[in-house]
Amino acid sequence: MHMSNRSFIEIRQLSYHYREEAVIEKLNLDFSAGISYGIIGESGVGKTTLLRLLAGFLTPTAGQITIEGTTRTAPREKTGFLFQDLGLFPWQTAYQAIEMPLRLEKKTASERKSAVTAQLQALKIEAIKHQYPHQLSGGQKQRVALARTLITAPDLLLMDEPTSALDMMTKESIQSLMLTLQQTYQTTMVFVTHDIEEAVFLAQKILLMHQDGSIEIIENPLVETENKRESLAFYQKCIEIRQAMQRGEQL
Ligand SMILES: Nc1ncnc2c1ncn2[C@@H]1O[C@H](COP(=O)(O)OP(=O)(O)OP(=O)(O)O)[C@@H](O)[C@H]1O
Repeated sequence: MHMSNRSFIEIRQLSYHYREEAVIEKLNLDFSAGISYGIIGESGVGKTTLLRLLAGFLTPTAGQITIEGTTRTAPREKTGFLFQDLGLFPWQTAYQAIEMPLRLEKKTASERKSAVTAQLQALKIEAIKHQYPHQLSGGQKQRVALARTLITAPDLLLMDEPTSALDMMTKESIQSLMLTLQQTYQTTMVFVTHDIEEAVFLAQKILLMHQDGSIEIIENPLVETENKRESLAFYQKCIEIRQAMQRGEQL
């Protein structure tokens, strides 16, 4: 077997049915290591279902998902999750939440301390380390949850609408942070979003999911652009103008 020829994630003949409703039918898809993928598509097409299958939270009705050569039957240790319900416990401070995965891994006190300190710095949340979730803003909670996910250095990061609950400014800062993290650590990232701009900003490949569960892969031409936001604003304007013209409006 030539491991080097394999994709990081291979989806083969994957089907998923909720009772009689077929959401995904015989899907074949490959994900390469170190690339970020943004899944977009209309409501109800099965984006979250696909993400939950990748996470190992759902078992395929048929077919398989292979990650690093191992066919998955359960969640995988090196996969990090950031799902909408951030899963922060009300009784844990930011510091305790970020430290928790290291306790589970039986790291020593000094290993935990240096790793948590570095993570607090990387996500710029040192100032709030002793606060509880109810004392934090949405963006701060998102950072804490992200820090807790990243502390185990996942090689695959799955996120379901990571910024949908955030206001514009916080959204942009979290998106920039994610882009930096992805570029620094080359983490394979798969996220679902309703926000096309977010997909274009964060994803190198955009996976457009259709009603029949099939997926179209769109390469992001903006990936190497330096001033991404500026060029996005330009593209956004073009789209708005085209839509206005289609509606027959005066410009
Ligand atoms: N637990 C469930 N039991 C039964 N049907 C479900 C369940 N979860 C989702 N579905 C159905 O499966 C289909 C796909 O749902 P899914 O949440 O994956 O779509 P989505 O593309 O993520 O939607 P949205 O963009 O609205 O979040 C929908 O028709 C939904 O009603």
